[in-house]
Amino acid sequence: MTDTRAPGRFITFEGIDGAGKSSQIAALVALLESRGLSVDQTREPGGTALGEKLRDLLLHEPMHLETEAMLMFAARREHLAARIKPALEAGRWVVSDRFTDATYAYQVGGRGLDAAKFAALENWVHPGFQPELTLVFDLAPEIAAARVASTGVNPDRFEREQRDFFERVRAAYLERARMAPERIRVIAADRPPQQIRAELEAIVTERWFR
Ligand SMILES: Nc1ncnc2c1ncn2[C@@H]1O[C@H](COP(=O)(O)OP(=O)(O)O)[C@@H](O)[C@H]1O
Ligand SMILES: Cc1cn([C@H]2C[C@H](O)[C@@H](COP(=O)(O)OP(=O)(O)O)O2)c(=O)[nH]c1=O
Repeated sequence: MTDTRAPGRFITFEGIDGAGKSSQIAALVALLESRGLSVDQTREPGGTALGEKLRDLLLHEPMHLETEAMLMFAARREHLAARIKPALEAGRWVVSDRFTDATYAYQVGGRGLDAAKFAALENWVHPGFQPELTLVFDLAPEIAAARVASTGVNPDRFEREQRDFFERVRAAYLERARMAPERIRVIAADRPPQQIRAELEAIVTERWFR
């Protein structure tokens, strides 16, 4: 029998720590669900039982840069196999707080991982597969750091990095966006949440619901 279900869509959120992704993800998921869609909200590193264990190591345990990159992709391999692909194949939408663009931004841009090694891992773990839409929250590191500090939560290994690290991460996200302008939309994250939310709604409506 022919499968008449509409295909699932894969949407990812990116940006430096404190850019304001989390609250906007909740709003976008609510918007999609209000349209009757079934949505799976997830995150990286994480998203599976194994991935969450790897997340704990990645966020708190000092390690070699290449170990860090490979563990990010190991968690991602599991996430794709156990959660993302099955959901998309079942017609569900998947919204993830971070995916491979984060490895490009943080490990290649922020820490100086060899770009060819990154590309080899990307091509191994998900050849020919990318999110359909990626929203990069772009914000000056000093504003993002003030937001993170105001939450009062103990900073993890990444959040303790200095401003120049986040400048490099930000620049790498923007460079990645220039390489894939159809997929990656850069969102000015220095605006009030309501304005950002309205822009995301407009982007999604224009793309899928017109
Ligand atoms: N547009 C915004 N303007 C001002 N503060 C914001 C905005 N978006 C989020 N925040 C605040 O900044 C902090 C970090 O936001 P969060 O959504 O957790 O960022 P991220 O998930 O990107 O790390 C939170 O305290 C949140 O309330
Ligand atoms: C997915 C991914 C995340 N990260 C980092 C970015 C974040 O600092 C951290 C965890 O991401 P995130 O869940 O956004 O952190 P928080 O909820 O504390 O804002 O992992 C990488 O360095 N590379 C990656 O590939």
